Amino acid sequence: MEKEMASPFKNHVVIFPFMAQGHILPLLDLSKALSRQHIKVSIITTPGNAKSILNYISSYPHVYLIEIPFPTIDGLPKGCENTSQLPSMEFHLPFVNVTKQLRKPFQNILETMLESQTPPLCVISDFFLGWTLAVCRELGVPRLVFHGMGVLSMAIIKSVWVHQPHLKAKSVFDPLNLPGMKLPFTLTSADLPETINIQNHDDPFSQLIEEVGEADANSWGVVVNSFEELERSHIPCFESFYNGAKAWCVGPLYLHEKMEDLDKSNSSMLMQWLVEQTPDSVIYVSFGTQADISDTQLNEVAFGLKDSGFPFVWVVRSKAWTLPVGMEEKIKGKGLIIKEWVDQPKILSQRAIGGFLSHCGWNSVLESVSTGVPILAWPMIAEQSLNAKLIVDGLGAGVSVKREKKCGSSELVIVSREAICEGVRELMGGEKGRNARERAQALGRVARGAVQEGGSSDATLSKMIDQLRACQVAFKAPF
Ligand SMILES: O=c1ccn([C@@H]2O[C@H](COP(=O)(O)OP(=O)(O)O[C@H]3O[C@H](CO)[C@@H](O)[C@H](O)[C@H]3O)[C@@H](O)[C@H]2O)c(=O)[nH]1
Repeated sequence: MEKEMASPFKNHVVIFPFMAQGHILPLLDLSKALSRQHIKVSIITTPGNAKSILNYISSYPHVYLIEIPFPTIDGLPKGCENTSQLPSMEFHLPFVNVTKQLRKPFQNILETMLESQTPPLCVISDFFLGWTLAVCRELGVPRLVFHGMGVLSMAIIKSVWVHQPHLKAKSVFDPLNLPGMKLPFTLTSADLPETINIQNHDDPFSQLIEEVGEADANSWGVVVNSFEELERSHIPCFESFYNGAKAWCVGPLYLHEKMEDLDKSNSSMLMQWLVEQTPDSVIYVSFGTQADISDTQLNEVAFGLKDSGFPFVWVVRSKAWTLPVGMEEKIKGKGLIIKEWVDQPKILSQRAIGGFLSHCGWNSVLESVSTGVPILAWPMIAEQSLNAKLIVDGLGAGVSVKREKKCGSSELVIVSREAICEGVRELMGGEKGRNARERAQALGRVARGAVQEGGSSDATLSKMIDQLRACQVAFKAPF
């Protein structure tokens, strides 16, 4: 890397995201927030992820991209460098494990940076890239970890991992007691993510969790995409699982700067349609970038949305799936199905949007809350069930889709068209939906305030940088 002749930057931060959209996007928003404070940001990624990242950061003068080749994985075609391209979640573990081969190039990059005029203040690394801690320690650079999840879900996951209360429960519907935690809802084994709801820690995924958890606990700090007003009471418990690291709540990150419109043509057609709709009348539907959803399930969603009678915008990931025969005609003018990347926060901020049928990925939850849009919660994988409980039972800003309870199975239970239709009607037209909308709107005001100058997240971000600067100056970072 070239040495800078005269550095215009106050400082330099290195960001290394895990190659999954839900993990990359909030870190790009963090990069923008840092760049506005005249901090140089170097984002490390692989060529297959570079193009879409460049689209987001190109207008930011202080944000740079450094590419390192992605190693090949047996069974996957070359060029598969993002979890959204994996043929199934079965490949997730091999995908995470193969990133360990990026250690040497990462080390080379950091070594070169340390010789430059703007040596990095810190590395902000995704938690899946646990191996970055050893490199950072060796080179004396503080490592901050980023999970992409909220405080409460992370605290629950860590507590269940350590205390294993589900193994003592008499049934999967017994309330679980987590020491030192005041949960805003009743938690049972049936609510736990399948990756932690296990009998022992011997399987390969658990071993990975142990490994990255160790690096996590020994990091300098944790950057959290949340805001204090939302999760303040759970922060002490969450921090208790670290060896002195502080949780820095600096979100909702996307609100630090509005994301650019990636697909203007598609988007403007969509925006045009949305402008013509009655306020709060349209339900937005999206299930994130990870969950595999069968065609049978997609068909049920299509029927459920149509039967509800409410207009909808539905972003579908599966390119191969097509609407059931005859459906296109029936939803004409009432429902838009989009198979391309959209600017979700922009859609959610339209006055026409009155609800969000969501899988409750944390980014979607934050985006919905921040725009005052109540959620029809349909958690699918990962920690989404915990986010859904927080939104519906903890914050009262959503209602749940009725689902069969399941436990210990990686298979998604099919949710019927009737359940979807009923849920949409409740959220968009029912009493519970009205209350949830009021709660969401109140939360939205607080979320937006958090990132404004002097707000909790804005102040926390400045404080975090100040402390890192102090560490660098004193040359005695505690890691
Ligand atoms: O067409 C699209 C589709 C998605 N998005 C954005 O993509 C992100 C998706 O993130 P999220 O809602 O969190 O869903 P996933 O990508 O599925 O999230 C994964 O990562 C999250 C953060 O760690 C976890 O909370 C989830 O459980 C995990 O599935 C959001 O910012 C969306 O706005 C768009 O902007 N346009």
